[in-house]
Amino acid sequence: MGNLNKEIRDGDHPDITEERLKSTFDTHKMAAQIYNSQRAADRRNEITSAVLKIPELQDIKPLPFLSREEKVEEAARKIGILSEHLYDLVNVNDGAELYHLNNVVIGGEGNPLALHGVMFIPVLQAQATDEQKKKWLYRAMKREIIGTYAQTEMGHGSNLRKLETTATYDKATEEFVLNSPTTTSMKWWPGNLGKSTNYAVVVATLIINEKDYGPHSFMVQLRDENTHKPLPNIEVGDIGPKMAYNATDNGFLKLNHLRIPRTNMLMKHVKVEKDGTYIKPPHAKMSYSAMVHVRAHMNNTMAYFLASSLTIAVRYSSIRRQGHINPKEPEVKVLEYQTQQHRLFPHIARAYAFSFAGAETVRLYEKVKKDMESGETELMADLHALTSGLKSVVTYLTMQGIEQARQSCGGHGYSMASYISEIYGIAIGGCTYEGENMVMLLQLARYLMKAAKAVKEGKKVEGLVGYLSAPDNRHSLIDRTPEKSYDTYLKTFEHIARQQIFRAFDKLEKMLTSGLPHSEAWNKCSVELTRASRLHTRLFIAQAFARRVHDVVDFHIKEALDDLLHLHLNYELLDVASYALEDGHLCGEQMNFIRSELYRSLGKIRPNAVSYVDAWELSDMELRSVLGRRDGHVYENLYKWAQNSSLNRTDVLPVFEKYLKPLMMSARKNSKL
Ligand SMILES: CCCCCCCCCCCCCCCCCC(=O)SCCNC(=O)CCNC(=O)[C@H](O)C(C)(C)COP(=O)(O)OP(=O)(O)OC[C@H]1O[C@@H](n2cnc3c(N)ncnc32)[C@H](O)[C@@H]1OP(=O)(O)O
Ligand SMILES: Cc1cc2nc3c(=O)[nH]c(=O)nc-3n(C[C@H](O)[C@H](O)[C@H](O)COP(=O)(O)OP(=O)(O)OC[C@H]3O[C@@H](n4cnc5c(N)ncnc54)[C@H](O)[C@@H]3O)c2cc1C
Repeated sequence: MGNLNKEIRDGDHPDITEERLKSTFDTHKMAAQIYNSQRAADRRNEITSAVLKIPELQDIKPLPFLSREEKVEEAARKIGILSEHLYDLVNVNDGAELYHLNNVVIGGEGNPLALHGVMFIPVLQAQATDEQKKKWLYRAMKREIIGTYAQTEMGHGSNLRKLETTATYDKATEEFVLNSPTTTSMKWWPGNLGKSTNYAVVVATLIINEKDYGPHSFMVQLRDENTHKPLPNIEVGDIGPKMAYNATDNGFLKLNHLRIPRTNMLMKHVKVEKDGTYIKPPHAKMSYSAMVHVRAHMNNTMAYFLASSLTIAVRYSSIRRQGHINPKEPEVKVLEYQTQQHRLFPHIARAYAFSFAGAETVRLYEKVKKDMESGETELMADLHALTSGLKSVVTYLTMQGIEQARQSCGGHGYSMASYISEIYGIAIGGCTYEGENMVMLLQLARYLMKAAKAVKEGKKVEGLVGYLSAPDNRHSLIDRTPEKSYDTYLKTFEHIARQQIFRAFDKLEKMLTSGLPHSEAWNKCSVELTRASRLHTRLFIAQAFARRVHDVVDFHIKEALDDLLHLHLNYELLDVASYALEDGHLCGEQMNFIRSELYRSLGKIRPNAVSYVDAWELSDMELRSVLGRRDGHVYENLYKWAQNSSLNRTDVLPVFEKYLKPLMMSARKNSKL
């Protein structure tokens, strides 16, 4: 039998090889769990190997040394080369393969086609009529045109009902007149809008006969297809540098009474007829489909960002030696410290949990998408509730995990050589885009409050909120039953979420009966409401993790995932335990038990730590991190990496003659006086 950890190679740093030799499971089989099939895991590695053979697809130099202009150019250069090789490298109908190819070749900082693939094509697929698809979708898929999704404005992003861009129907000419009447009505933020795209789906408030019909989607050509010059009545540009994600030209757009044909409104579900008659869609929020598409996939992208940071931190922690546990022995790997394990391992468990919850979400999303094709909308509310909660909780916890990974690398974590700060910057955009986290938690809260009301009225609720009408134990059975089962933990999470949902509900009801208008009462309860949404979502994540472990057949993989799940349940429960202590559901003795199980789990995970992150099979090319190198040879490569600094091109910088020398000379002169 070969090595279970598939990353072992001759010449690697002995400290990292020592870790890999301890693996109790086959890392490539574990990759099949993470990427949902052995075939998908194989394909990732095949794509990476093929990319490595194409010299023009390699980074010209480490990305942190590029200026913003160079980053934009480098991403565009690679997109051009990729287009030549695309059909040889991936199945272009497989989103996961395309996403992987992007991560390996270009990375997370963006590229000119980012929004084209992530939102422009999906919105056309979901909302364009067959005729419109012929006109734009097929051209978009062949990349004859490049588009984006332009919804957010300088003044409004969260509250779509108040978008100021108007699309006023002119019956006489059968056109819509698109207009940005104020500075704040300018589209502001859409990815690739600034310089790359020549088309956009613009979301504007539809006005017919002076009546406001709310946000609708319109296809707008922004630039000439040959010269790429902005078309008349269109002002478009880049919004400037951002915290990260700077290879992407997030842009602004001002429309000055721009006329577009009536048939440019995306009309698969909703229609404006020639005479201005408005025909409603089967569900009022069908036009929000592009946002739901991204939200449904965000768990997996966040899991990926988190796993990337942890791969870097855990590998580095296995070669970094500092300090002693036993003074008579050599310095230890920092991974031996319990604090380091506590800092990193629970986040490894979360990355797996997000990936498993993500797979379930994408399955539900695919079902709803298919249903919507035939006008069936029953599950849209469930999907919206689920994705709203997950998008908020997962992005927030990912942010925490990446920052812990950075800190766990000490000083070198702060260097761009770790690349963790870039991953952090890219990932935390997710707390804001596709719905600011608080706003989306409050969307889930609406759904939870409806369910709570139904239960209070004696109705039975099912599905995602089924636990609200299920029997509850007054006291948690953790450490109170002979057999150790996850059910006791999951029941405790259920209890906590249920209590908080009803606490928020009761508070809201009390305010409403006291005569407060609904929106005011809602605002006064909103912190409690967001707490309810978080607890409900964290329950779902834990359940999804447990469901996956339950379904795994391979003994060694099941055992390794079981260890991670055990850690996850104890760590997460400690994090929210105050809710269960408050009403005596958990007692101090049980808290001691949970804590000791957590510490035991850390010890159990320790020998497999490097293998758990290796199982994500993230190549050096896609990690772009000196600290996270697969071979563990960090120090000599840190030194090599620093040679790229433009400050090192000469021994003496011009600033010396210009500023530092005069400063020192004058100081010396003064001290002689
Ligand atoms: C493999 C493929 C790879 C893919 C990878 C993808 C990931 C890649 C990531 C890396 C790339 C990064 C790209 C970044 C892209 C960012 C793009 C954007 O931000 S774009 C810009 C993103 N911008 C935002 O996200 C803006 C956020 N804001 C909004 O979405 C809306 O304003 C709102 C939802 C907050 C309110 O809407 P409003 O109309 O005022 O509605 P009310 O509140 O009055 O509620 C009324 C009822 O409607 C219900 N309902 C609502 N929505 C839905 C739905 N979707 N459905 C069903 N129902 C829905 C609601 O529950 C309620 O029901 P009830 O209680 O009455 O029964
Ligand atoms: C990296 C990145 C990429 C983006 N890409 C795109 C894109 O491609 N296309 C596009 O159209 N847009 C894009 N956006 C814009 C993004 O979708 C919005 O910024 C986002 O939806 C948040 O809206 P906002 O900026 O209006 O925030 P605001 O709503 O102004 O948020 C400010 C604060 O107000 C709070 N708040 C607002 N409303 C409420 C409420 N009802 N209840 C309680 N609190 C509230 C929020 O919680 C937050 O704390 C992108 C943004 C980023 C950062």
